[in-house]
Amino acid sequence: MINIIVAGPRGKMGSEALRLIKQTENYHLVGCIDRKNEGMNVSDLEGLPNLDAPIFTDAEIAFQEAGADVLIDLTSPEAGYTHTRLALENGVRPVVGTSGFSDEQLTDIQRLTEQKELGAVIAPNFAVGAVLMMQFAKWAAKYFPDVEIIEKHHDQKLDAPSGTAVKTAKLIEQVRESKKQGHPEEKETLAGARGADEDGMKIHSVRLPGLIAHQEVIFGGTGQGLTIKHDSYHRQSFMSGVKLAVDQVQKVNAFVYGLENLLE
Ligand SMILES: NC(=O)C1=CN([C@@H]2O[C@H](COP(=O)(O)OP(=O)(O)OC[C@H]3O[C@@H](n4cnc5c(N)ncnc54)[C@H](OP(=O)(O)O)[C@@H]3O)[C@@H](O)[C@H]2O)C=CC1
Ligand SMILES: O=C(O)C1=N[C@H](C(=O)O)C[C@H](O)C1
Repeated sequence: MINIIVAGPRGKMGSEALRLIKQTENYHLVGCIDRKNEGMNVSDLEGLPNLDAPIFTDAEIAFQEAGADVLIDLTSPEAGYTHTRLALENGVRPVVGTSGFSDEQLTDIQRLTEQKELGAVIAPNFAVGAVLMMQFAKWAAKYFPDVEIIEKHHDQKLDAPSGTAVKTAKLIEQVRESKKQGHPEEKETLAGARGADEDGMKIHSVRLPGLIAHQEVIFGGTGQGLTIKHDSYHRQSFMSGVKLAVDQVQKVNAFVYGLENLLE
């Protein structure tokens, strides 16, 4: 049995994670971290799966009292960072889907994971198709160093660029020589027209109602182009990855950044 605490249970992803827990035989929800509904039970909340687990607004008390093995965090960058640190401090292994952490925060979590000799998984994208899209993009960048990333998400998303776009750029940087793309003298007549800059690569973030999570990695070469594209049409697309991470975080004593490190 894996005892799980979920942070962000009322959210779009958190509620999907509760459904995953309910339908998985050896998963047991022992609590939720929410910023509302102190003292209530998950089963009291409308629209959520009928699971019997207390809600805590104080994350530290949740980790001390709930008896969790694993934290699934699907909140905001600020809350996710605090929850992840508190989990590790209290011997709970974090599985984090929350995006928007800085490099310094990731390094700090890695250091704490190693110091505590625990496992921790931070995955910018839990959808297997998105993981493959990132790996294919890394491969293609060896041959096509001119690349732009367009990520498209629903308009409730807090962070831009997306965690997936940042991870994609970092993977590409591992194989692509640093290069400033476009005309050396190009000028934006409207600020932001060329998008965000990561090592000379451009990242463009689209936010529109109706979208879920989509990314295109566009490569241009002499007389040819290559586009690698992934779409999540439903948040269920992320759940097999969440399950893999929950199962594996129990077995590793290491900091894992990216689901590709857990796929066979
Ligand atoms: N790795 C992956 O595959 C995926 C990652 N994500 C990431 O997961 C995160 C959540 O996404 P999503 O579910 O769409 O977002 P939602 O806004 O739907 O849900 C976030 C939840 O977190 C809660 N929350 C925010 N701050 C706190 C806090 N301080 N303490 C406790 N709870 C808090 C919110 O509460 P309230 O309702 O009160 O605001 C809300 O219920 C984002 O960072 C997103 O980028 C999303 C999809 C896939
Ligand atoms: O906020 C979202 O929805 C998503 N966030 C993650 C990200 O920032 O990449 C993963 C996925 O794109 C959905």
